[in-house]
Amino acid sequence: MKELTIGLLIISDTAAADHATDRAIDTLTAVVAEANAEIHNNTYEWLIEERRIVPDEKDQIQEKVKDWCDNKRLSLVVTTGGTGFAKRDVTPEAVGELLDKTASGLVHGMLAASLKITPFAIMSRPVAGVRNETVVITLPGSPKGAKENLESIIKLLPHACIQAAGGDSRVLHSGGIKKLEKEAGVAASSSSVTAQGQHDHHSHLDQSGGIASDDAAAVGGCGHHHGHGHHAPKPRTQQQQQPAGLLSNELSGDVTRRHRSSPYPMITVKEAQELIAKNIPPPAVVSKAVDANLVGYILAEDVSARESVPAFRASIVDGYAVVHTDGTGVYPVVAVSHAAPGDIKPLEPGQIARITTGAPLPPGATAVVMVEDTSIAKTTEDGKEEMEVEILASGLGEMENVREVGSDVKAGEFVLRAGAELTAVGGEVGLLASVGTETVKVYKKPIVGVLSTGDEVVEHNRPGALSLGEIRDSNRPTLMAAIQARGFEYVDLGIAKDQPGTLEDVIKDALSKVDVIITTGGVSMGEKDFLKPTIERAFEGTIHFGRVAMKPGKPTTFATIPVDSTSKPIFSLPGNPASASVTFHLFVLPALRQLQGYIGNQVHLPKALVTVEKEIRLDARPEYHRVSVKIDKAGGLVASSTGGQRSSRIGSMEAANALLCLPALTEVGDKRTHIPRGDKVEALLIGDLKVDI
Ligand SMILES: Nc1nc2c(c(=O)[nH]1)N[C@H]1C(S)=C(S)[C@@H](COP(=O)(O)OP(=O)(O)OC[C@H]3O[C@@H](n4cnc5c(N)ncnc54)[C@H](O)[C@@H]3O)O[C@H]1N2
Ligand code: MOO
Ligand SMILES: [Mg+2]
Repeated sequence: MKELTIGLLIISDTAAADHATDRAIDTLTAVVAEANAEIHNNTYEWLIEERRIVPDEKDQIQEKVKDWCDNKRLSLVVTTGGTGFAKRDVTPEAVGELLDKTASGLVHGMLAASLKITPFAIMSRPVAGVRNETVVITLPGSPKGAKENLESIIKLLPHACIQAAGGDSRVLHSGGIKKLEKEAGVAASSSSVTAQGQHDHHSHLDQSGGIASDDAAAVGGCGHHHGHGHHAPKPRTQQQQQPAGLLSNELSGDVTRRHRSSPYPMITVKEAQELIAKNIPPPAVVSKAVDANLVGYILAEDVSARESVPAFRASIVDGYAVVHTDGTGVYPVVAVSHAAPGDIKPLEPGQIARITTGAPLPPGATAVVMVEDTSIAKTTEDGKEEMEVEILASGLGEMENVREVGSDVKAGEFVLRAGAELTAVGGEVGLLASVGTETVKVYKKPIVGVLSTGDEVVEHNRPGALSLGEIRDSNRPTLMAAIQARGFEYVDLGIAKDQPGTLEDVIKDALSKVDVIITTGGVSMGEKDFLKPTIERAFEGTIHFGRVAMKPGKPTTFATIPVDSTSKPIFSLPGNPASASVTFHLFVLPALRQLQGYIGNQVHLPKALVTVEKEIRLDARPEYHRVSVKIDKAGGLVASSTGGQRSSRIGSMEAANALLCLPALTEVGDKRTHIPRGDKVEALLIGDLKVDI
């Protein structure tokens, strides 16, 4: 959460003479508090740091404004008063001289808002601008006018302040603009991307007198956080504007208005993975019983032993407990200690006790002799019980064949540390069980919603033949299988039609049920590819990336949607089945593992160097070639291609247990077009290794 600091400067001869007459401070403090209450994405908060009252004296006004901008470096200076035509009204002159940049958009906005309420607003002479890294605005003196003016622009000011301070207001922007547009009552389209994938930054008043969202864009910087235009902005015509409340051109479905080049920068796989790691919310912690269901969780606390193991001195062998200094000879068997709870009689020197493996040592005994190192000397009359046994072993050490109390684990000692993986091997569960741990705190495994999109997509088991253009849904079953096999719970979100409203409803419902959403389809350049605009506009989500330099998987999109005080990740994978599956392993799985409590490089699947069985052609993009890797007879790893690698061919994932990480043609310095047979290449292991039979 960023703090945006405010200085309130009340400029009034009357209030300066008698502070009790001032009402502006309270009024504006309330406006700021209200603005804070409406901040929805937790990214910033206003904080009033300075409140001062000065008379209408240029020097005094300038002294405060300079101090707050130059020394205190506040985000925003708000003055009230002195903006009229009276002789003593000098605020615009005092402040105007200090500004490095003027902000006519803010002035227009404030005037437009006031003019809607009173024609007398024309008598106000506000100035606004930036000094150093501080935004300065001048409000009228009347508390009512000041309130109306500040309210009309306060939601736009964070963008201005952050930008003025040299920061990046994209986070605010991506979430905020839609809201601002709604509130300003202007066409949602007017701040959106133009047909050229660009944003217009023209400052103007809209016809209703409200602040056109172009002003919002002008204040907040480019319209999308990812915006990076290559074309000169084109001014929009009046006809292109839509009435308030309509969907933006991106969602309108007008094919003529879709992007003709992707507005998303093409980033590398590594950059994409880093952006995911950075934007995944922190994992939640839950309490779980120690049992078989603990497998796959990561411990969220250090666990110490409640008890020692063993909890008593125990024999390591079946034989006779002795006093080790007694030496060889025949001794009476005075007691029996079985591995069972109960009292045991103490042992005196010159006596022995029969004992089994794991049974407690009688008090006084100092070693155990294996039954193999003894012979029977005397039995009871019926021959059924031992009376005397000869100890044949000599030179016994103290505590020989005895496990001391706590020699495996001492009470109070850490048995597992936070971050430990509770593996399928079961060792960690066993360790926790051995020291009496009943429950442990672990990181919650995320629940994953899986949605297919596309008018052409039908359930895979829909009876009957396909109609022209239909395709069976293979992405959802593939992803749900992979999610479940990796130990996560999934929620089947079904198939959504290519309609913005439908997508919105389904995603809204999903956000209440799952921690992560995966969608497939609808993320490329088609006129029905509505996912990205829906995420941004309907959910105020932030698209962290929308294109990755890789094959398959180029249009892979990762976004987060603000939900309550946190955010939920949404992965919009390409519709092509091989693309969806490959990008799941490269991007989604690491995110799920991070949410599950893995950290750093642990979130990624392991890589190994494998030998390619046949030469492989390189592509213009870095390619993730599906292969089947076997451990050969010599223990080496050998990769064979799964065949045709077209993104639509889900068969390329059949029997694939690794993705060869092939460089792009352009990355290969020596102009090779192929990886020759026998070369070693790095491969991401997505499944169990196979053995050569
Ligand atoms: N002009 C351009 N066209 C395309 C580009 C591009 O850069 N410029 N990128 C291509 C690449 S690369 C890919 S990958 C695809 C991705 O497209 P989308 O994510 O928008 O997906 P759709 O268009 O909805 O579908 C693509 C393909 O996949 C089939 N599909 C969709 N869902 C499923 C499913 N659940 N099960 C099985 N098959 C599915 C769909 O019918 C299409 O055939 O865009 C290229 N175009
Ligand atoms: O990138 Mo797409 O996933 O090639 O087919
Ligand atoms: Mg498409």
